[in-house]
Amino acid sequence: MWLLLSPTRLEAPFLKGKPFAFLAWKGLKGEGFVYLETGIGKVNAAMALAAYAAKNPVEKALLFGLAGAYPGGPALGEAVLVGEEVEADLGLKEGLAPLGFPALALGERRYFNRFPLDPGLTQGLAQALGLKVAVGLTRDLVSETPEEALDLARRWGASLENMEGAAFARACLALGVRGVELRAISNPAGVRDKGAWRLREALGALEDITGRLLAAP
Ligand SMILES: O=C(O)c1cccc(C(=O)CC[C@H]2O[C@@H](n3cnc4c(=O)[nH]cnc43)[C@H](O)[C@@H]2O)c1
Repeated sequence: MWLLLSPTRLEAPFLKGKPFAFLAWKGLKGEGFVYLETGIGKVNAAMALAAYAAKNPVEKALLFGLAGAYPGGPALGEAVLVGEEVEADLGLKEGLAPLGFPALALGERRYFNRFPLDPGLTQGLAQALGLKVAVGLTRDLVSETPEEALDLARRWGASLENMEGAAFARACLALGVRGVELRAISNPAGVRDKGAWRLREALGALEDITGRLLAAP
C-alpha cells in the first residue's frame, strides 16, 4: 500500500478513489494507495506526512509533483526520481553546519542540509521505470531569475528545485518511513514567463509514471 502525496490536486487529476478528509487535509482512497493533498511548501508536506503516519501505518510514501530545472538539468516535461534533497533555506547561505546544530540526528548520523530518499526503493523504481535519479533543492521560495537559479544549482550541486522535497525526505527519515520522490519538470527554474512552461507535458509524465508504479506487482 502506497501513501501518495502531492502539493496540490493539480498534479493528481488522474487519481481515482473515494474522497475522504483527514484533519486539515483532503485525500482519496484508491486501489493500492491512499492519496493526500499536502499543500504547497515544506511545512505542509512534513505536517501532512507526520500527521497521517501518527494515526496510520505507512509502509512506503511517494511525494510527486512539479519542479523547475536548473541549467543542464532534466528536460522540460521529463520525470525523474530524486535521490537526495538539499534544504537550501536552512541556516546560513552556505547551510546549517557553521551554526553547529544538525537539523536531524539519528543515532550517530547527523543531517544538516542534505537528506537522502530511501536508496533501495529509489534505485529499484529507477530501474523498473527507466528513470534517472537527480539531486533536488528545496526552498519555501522559488527562484525568480535565471541568475538566482544558477547560483543555487552551483552552490548545492542540484539539478532541479521544488518547495517540498527536503521536508518530506527529512520527515521520512525521522519517522522511519521509506520515502521516494518523483518530480516532472514544468519549467526552467528562475523563468517566470509561463510561455516557457510545459505544464501539460509535465502532468502527463506524472500520470504515466504513477500509473505504472501503481500497476507494478
Ligand atoms: O509564479 C511563478 O513565477 C512561479 C515560479 C515557479 C514556481 C511557481 C509555483 O507556483 C510552484 C508551485 C509548485 O510547483 C513546484 N515547482 C514547480 N516549478 C518550481 C520552481 O521553478 N521552483 C520551485 N518549485 C517549483 C513546487 O514544488 C510547488 O509545489 C510559480
